Amino acid sequence: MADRTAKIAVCGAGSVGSTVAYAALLRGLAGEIVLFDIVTSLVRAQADDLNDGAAFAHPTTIIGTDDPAACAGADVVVMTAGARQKPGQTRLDLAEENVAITRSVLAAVREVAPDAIYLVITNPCDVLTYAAIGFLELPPGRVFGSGTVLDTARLRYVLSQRLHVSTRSVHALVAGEHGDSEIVLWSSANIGGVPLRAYDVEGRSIDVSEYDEIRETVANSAYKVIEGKGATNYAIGLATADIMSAVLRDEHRFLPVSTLFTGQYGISDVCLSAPCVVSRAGVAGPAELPLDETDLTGLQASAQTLRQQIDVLGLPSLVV
Ligand SMILES: NC(=O)C1=CN([C@@H]2O[C@H](COP(=O)(O)OP(=O)(O)OC[C@H]3O[C@@H](n4cnc5c(N)ncnc54)[C@H](O)[C@@H]3O)[C@@H](O)[C@H]2O)C=CC1
Ligand SMILES: CC(=O)C(=O)O
Repeated sequence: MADRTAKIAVCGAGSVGSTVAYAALLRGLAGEIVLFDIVTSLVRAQADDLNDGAAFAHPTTIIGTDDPAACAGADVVVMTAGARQKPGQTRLDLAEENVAITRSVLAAVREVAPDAIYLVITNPCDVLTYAAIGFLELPPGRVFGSGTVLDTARLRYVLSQRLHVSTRSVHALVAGEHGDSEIVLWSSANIGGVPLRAYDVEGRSIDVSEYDEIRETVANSAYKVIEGKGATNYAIGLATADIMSAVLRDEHRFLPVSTLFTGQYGISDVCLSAPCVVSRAGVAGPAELPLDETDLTGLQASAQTLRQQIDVLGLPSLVV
C-alpha cells in the first residue's frame, strides 16, 4: 500500500533515475515522486511515461521537472545525476566530473529539503557519499550510499545458481568499495544457516578454490552489462527501492550500504560498505562483524583504495 504522505525526490532522470522511480512506483513507496533533471524534455517525458502507467500501479503522483525547488519537503532524496561509465572506464574514472555535479545538485536540493535522508547512487558511489556528507553538512547518518547492496544481490544470485537454492536462502555479503576492490565476506557466508564452507547438499558445494573466481564474476558484472547495453539500470532500480523501503517503512534492516567509518575495523575517514542498520532515521553503524584475517585485510585494502581517491580529489577530512 502506498504511503500517501511520503515524498521521494530523484535527482537525475536517466537510465538509473527513471528506473528507481519505476521500482518505487511498483512498490508503492510514496504518494509523490519528483524526478529532477537539467534536461527538461527528457525529465518531462520520463514522468509522462510513468504517469501513463498509473492505472496499473499504486496511486502516486509523478512530477518531472528541471526546477530543484520541486524537491521541497522530500523525505528521501536519491542522487543519480551525473556521468556514467563508458565501456572500459572504471567507476573511479568518473570521480572528478561527478563530484562537481553532486556539489551543485545537492546545494540546490538541500535548500528545500533540509530534513531528508540523502541516498547517493551516482558513481563512484563511496567517494561521492563522502563528498556529499561534506557538502550537505548534515549528520553522517542522514547521508549514505547504496554501496554494495547491488553487489551483494549479484553475489546471492551467482551462489543461488551454483547451489540450486533460492536467492533468499543465500546469506552472504559483499563489503568495501562498490567497485573493483570490493570483497566477499566469505567467513560469514551461509546457506540457510549452514556455513558455506561446510555446505554440501545434493552434491552441490562451493570449494574455497572457487572464491576468487566468484568474486571476480560479481565485481565484473556491471562491466559485462555496460558492454552489452551501455548502462545498468534494473538491478540498481530494485536495490534502491529496497533501501528506500527500509527508510520510509522504518524497517531497522541490516544492509551493506556505504557509510562513514570512524575507526570500525581499524578504518577511519572514508566511506565504504559493511552491514549497517537502515531506518527512518537513516543509517547507523557500521556494525563490527567478527571477520577472519583474510576478510579484514581485504576490507582495509579496499578502504585504502578509496582513501587514495579522496586524497587525489582533495576533499576535506570528515573525521578529526
Ligand atoms: N551505485 C550503483 O550501484 C550504480 C550507480 N550508477 C551510476 O548512476 C549514475 C547515473 O547513471 P545513468 O542513469 O545510467 O546515467 P544517464 O546518463 O542515463 O543519466 C544521468 C542523468 O543525470 C542528469 N544530470 C547530469 N548533470 C545534472 C545536473 N547538474 N542536474 C540534474 N541532472 C543532471 C543527466 O541529464 C542525465 O539525464 C552514473 O554515475 C552511474 O555510474 C549506475 C548503476 C549502479
Ligand atoms: C554501474 C554500476 O555501478 C553497477 O551496475 O554496479
